[in-house]
Amino acid sequence: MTLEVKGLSAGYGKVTILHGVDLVAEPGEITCVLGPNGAGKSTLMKTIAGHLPVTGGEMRWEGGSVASLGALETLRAGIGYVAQEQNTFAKMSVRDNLLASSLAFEGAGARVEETYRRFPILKERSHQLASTLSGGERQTLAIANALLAAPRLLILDEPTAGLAPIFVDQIIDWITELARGGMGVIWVVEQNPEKILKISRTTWMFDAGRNRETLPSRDLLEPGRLEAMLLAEH
Ligand SMILES: Nc1ncnc2c1ncn2[C@@H]1O[C@H](COP(=O)(O)OP(=O)(O)OP(=O)(O)O)[C@@H](O)[C@H]1O
Repeated sequence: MTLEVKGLSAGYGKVTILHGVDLVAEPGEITCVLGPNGAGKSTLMKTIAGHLPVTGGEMRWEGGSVASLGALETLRAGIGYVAQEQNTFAKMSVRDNLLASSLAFEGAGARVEETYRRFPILKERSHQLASTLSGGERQTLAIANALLAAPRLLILDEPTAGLAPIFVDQIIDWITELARGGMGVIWVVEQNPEKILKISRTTWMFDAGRNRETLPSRDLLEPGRLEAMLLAEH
């Protein structure tokens, strides 16, 4: 259940954004991705999730190549993805979102009820359109949608950006529990870095389309270290 990326290149059309990215994500661990705006963090997440084609290098998951898989095949292979934006079916109700996310996966229908048990707020909002949810409710729904496919690796692109602390803490608790159960997590972090670094083992410092440094997350919790790292990138 390890993801291994070697010399990965990808981008948009003829524009290359990722230039030879190397990284490893381990099962049961939360890995943070930090870096300045435009560093290519979202592009990397989209590429791992099969939403953008790999143009060079290799990407192996659970021992096999996933470099040429599209988005649905990647999801079926056990890699879930919560995009930064437009991550729910906006014109559908909460319940229909959860049902639609279950459709392609055998036995996933029963998990809708489990999702409601875990997040009563989604049950309360069951008939409300996703587009009318608050930011925290929408992110909760987006993560729930991704988890209905029972991923063994979950990619989160800034899931707590702009959320009230109560939702941030709920999402952190939820993801921590899932990681303890063996799920790997790759978490792009912009806001609340300290909270997320605390529950993560490894951090990738991303810059200019490359994984500039891989370091233990606890090192970044030393006073001033995170600020120095981020400043050094500009
Ligand atoms: N759809 C697109 N078409 C062309 N270029 C794009 C597209 N999306 C992003 N880019 C470019 O790719 C580069 C990396 O963007 P990306 O969103 O991956 O960075 P990021 O590290 O996630 O930034 P942020 O922290 O602001 O979300 C930027 O120069 C951006 O302008």
